[in-house]
Amino acid sequence: MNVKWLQVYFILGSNNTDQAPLYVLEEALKGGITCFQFREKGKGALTGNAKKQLAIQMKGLCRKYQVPFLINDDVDLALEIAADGVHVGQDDMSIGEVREICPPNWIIGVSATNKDEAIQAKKDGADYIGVGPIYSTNTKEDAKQPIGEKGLQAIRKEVGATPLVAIGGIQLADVNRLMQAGTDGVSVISAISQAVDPQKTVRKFLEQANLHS
Ligand SMILES: Cc1ncc(COP(=O)(O)OP(=O)(O)O)c(N)n1
Ligand SMILES: Cc1nc(C(=O)O)sc1CCOP(=O)(O)O
Ligand SMILES: [Mg+2]
Repeated sequence: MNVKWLQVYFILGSNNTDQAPLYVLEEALKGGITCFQFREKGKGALTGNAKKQLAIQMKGLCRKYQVPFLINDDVDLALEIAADGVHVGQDDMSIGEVREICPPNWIIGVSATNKDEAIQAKKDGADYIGVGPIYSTNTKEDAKQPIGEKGLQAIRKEVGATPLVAIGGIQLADVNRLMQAGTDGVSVISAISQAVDPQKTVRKFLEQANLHS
């Protein structure tokens, strides 16, 4: 995969915003997000056909702006609607199982909170590793203890050049420090989905991440 896709990696579900999710996504795409993940999870999340229809529309928007479209957890849905890949966590389908059933060019991201998980994800052939939570977050109900920039640095040391994206409680002011700590980009929900102007906010995130490219 192109490591630049991780620079500003936006994640959104319908319950992460008070605005229309498709509006928020298109604003974020106009602002220049480099990757997108549909994560429909938690209180009030859509299910069944409503979830599928939203995913199809989001994929259409991502195609329009030529941005990779990934789905969180739901490998069946990702296969059904021909997404560009999936993100799976430690409690989800394993990367080996995903590889067995997915197209060869799929992007597969795996979560890691510590060095052991990151080393295993690298061994298993993850295209990128989502490292977090870096800071505390209100967005994920079952988030683990934050690992901070030190935790990120330690993981970077272990995995060499494997693409990494930092996640969890990330705000604009954190981007520079996180890039210095060794991440290839930042993965963000609320700082973009709840921004008054998501497009402008993404531009600022991109500006910060780009300082390191
Ligand atoms: C880029 C990225 N990194 C980490 C995660 C978290 O995945 P997971 O641990 O499976 O938790 P849920 O998102 O499924 O609640 C992610 N989604 N994306
Ligand atoms: C989806 C997710 N995964 C995390 C992890 O640590 O693996 S933290 C998180 C939530 C990120 O949302 P926000 O940018 O609003 O904090
Ligand atoms: Mg998961």
